[in-house]
Amino acid sequence: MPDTASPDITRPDPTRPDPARRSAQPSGGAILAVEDLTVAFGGLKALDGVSLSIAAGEITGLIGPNGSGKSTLVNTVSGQLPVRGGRIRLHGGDVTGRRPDRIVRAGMARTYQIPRVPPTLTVEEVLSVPLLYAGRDRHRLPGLGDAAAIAAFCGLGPLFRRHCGDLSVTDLRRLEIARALACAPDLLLLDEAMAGLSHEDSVEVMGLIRNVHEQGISIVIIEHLMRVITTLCHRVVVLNNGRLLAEGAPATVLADQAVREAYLGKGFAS
Ligand SMILES: Nc1ncnc2c1ncn2[C@@H]1O[C@H](COP(=O)(O)OP(=O)(O)OP(=O)(O)O)[C@@H](O)[C@H]1O
Repeated sequence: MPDTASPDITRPDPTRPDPARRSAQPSGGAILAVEDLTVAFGGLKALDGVSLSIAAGEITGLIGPNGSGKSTLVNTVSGQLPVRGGRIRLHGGDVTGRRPDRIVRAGMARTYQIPRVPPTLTVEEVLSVPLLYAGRDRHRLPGLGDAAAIAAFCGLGPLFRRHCGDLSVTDLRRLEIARALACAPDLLLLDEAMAGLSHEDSVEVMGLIRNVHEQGISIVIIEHLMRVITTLCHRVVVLNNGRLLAEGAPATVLADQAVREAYLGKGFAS
């Protein structure tokens, strides 16, 4: 989804520790890997031979300028867009071209930048659907085996029986995460979970994302706000024009000249 807001790449939050230096959960191998992935809309290659891997146990930031291919990557690995070339592996198994529900069953869930929930359904009803149909062991995540527990974990306990049409933007963001948690994922893809939130609300949602990570869930987060990336992420992957531009620790990647030029343009990045 195009977003015309300028990223604050020039202003990483210096008061926050670099999470790459915090003791992260022990990471295993790659939980998700794409190899030479190409996705096209007619003649436009939105992803052009991208190869990258997402480490198990980490929070990975997926960044890049508007139109660089971030949403296309998330939409493709979650089974919503066809692949023109390349491979997608989840837990080492080939999931290229699999249906979205099969990919959820294989352990990957996602949220959407614009939450779409029927306004007349309650929070409880919305969470009941993936609990019934996601096809994963709902008790895989200890203490998050039913709708009430998931709602409480996401700060939606008092709103459990309220209609979604009555929820605030921040609570709808929480509900997106809760709905994905109800799929009991090993890997959660968050598409701009903080978009449109105030600073205070985004800090709260960042706290929720940390709590989700502490449940042992690996996370990929698309985000334009660099303070979110530097605060939360162990590693960052940068796309530009449908290609992999850089990857590594947030502080290193955000200081990279090519990354700064991709965001700010040549002549403004030095
Ligand atoms: N459904 C579509 N039909 C045609 N072109 C598309 C479609 N979706 C994306 N594109 C194009 O593919 C390219 C990558 O878009 P994508 O939305 O993946 O970028 P992005 O990095 O997520 O951008 P943003 O930060 O603005 O959300 C862009 O040139 C975009 O215009």
